[in-house]
Amino acid sequence: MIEFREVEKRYPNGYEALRHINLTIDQGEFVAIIGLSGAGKSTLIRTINRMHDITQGELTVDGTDVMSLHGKSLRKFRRKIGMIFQSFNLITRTTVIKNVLTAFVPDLPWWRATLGFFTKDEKMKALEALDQMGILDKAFVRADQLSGGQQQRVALARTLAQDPQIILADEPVASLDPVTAKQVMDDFQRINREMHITVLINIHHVELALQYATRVVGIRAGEIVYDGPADQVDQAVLDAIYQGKQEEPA
Ligand SMILES: Nc1ncnc2c1ncn2[C@@H]1O[C@H](COP(=O)(O)OP(=O)(O)OP(=O)(O)O)[C@@H](O)[C@H]1O
Repeated sequence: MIEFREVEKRYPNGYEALRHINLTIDQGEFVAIIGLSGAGKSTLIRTINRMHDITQGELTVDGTDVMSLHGKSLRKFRRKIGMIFQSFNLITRTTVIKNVLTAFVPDLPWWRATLGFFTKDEKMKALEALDQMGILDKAFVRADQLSGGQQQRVALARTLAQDPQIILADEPVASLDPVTAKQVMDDFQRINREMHITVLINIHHVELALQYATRVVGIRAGEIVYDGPADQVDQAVLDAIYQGKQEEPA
């Protein structure tokens, strides 16, 4: 369970990106975070794995106070949380399987990480993750030879290889065409339903958010202005979130 209590995030330049955030997300939920550009969506999800530090309030994941973690305990905590980015963040000049194997690097002794030496178990797990994402046949292809949708699947496979409880996704389909975007959203839905992994997605595309998420959190100027079921989001709710300035989907 992820719990925000009166969380505030003020950047070092004094800008208050999040205010009075109170939010509880149970294990296995599929939550879309929507709002105008600059509303604070990325900041919100990045506080969960401590890519950003909160500056007030309390944030816990399964009872652990995220701000109390440092060094080894923070690295261990981050193993439970996968992160997916708009730009896939793959090592493009190497093979798909090597990309997935990087999921194990944080746990390796330095010499194995340096030599790129992986055990049979690790290789099997990486191949299994690729199989789960339906791209096992691409294991030995260079990542930059894949389409955008396939690259996002490799990123998902890399995340699955680390056995996450939570996946945070920051605009995961913004670089994809509409058909591929839906396929990748299907992947998120399958992962969420079959593996009971909590999925939190920042997404500009409202239609996709409402179609795939079970819960929607609407952010406006750093504050939550809607938190409820996706099927109860109507035009009035969208006007409140977007201040009547709804953006065209990317
Ligand atoms: N490092 C930083 N220092 C100061 N202000 C920042 C920093 N990072 C983000 N901000 C500001 O915080 C606000 C929220 O940014 P954030 O990236 O969380 O918004 P967002 O809703 O994810 O936007 P987008 O949809 O465009 O990605 C913005 O006004 C942004 O300019």
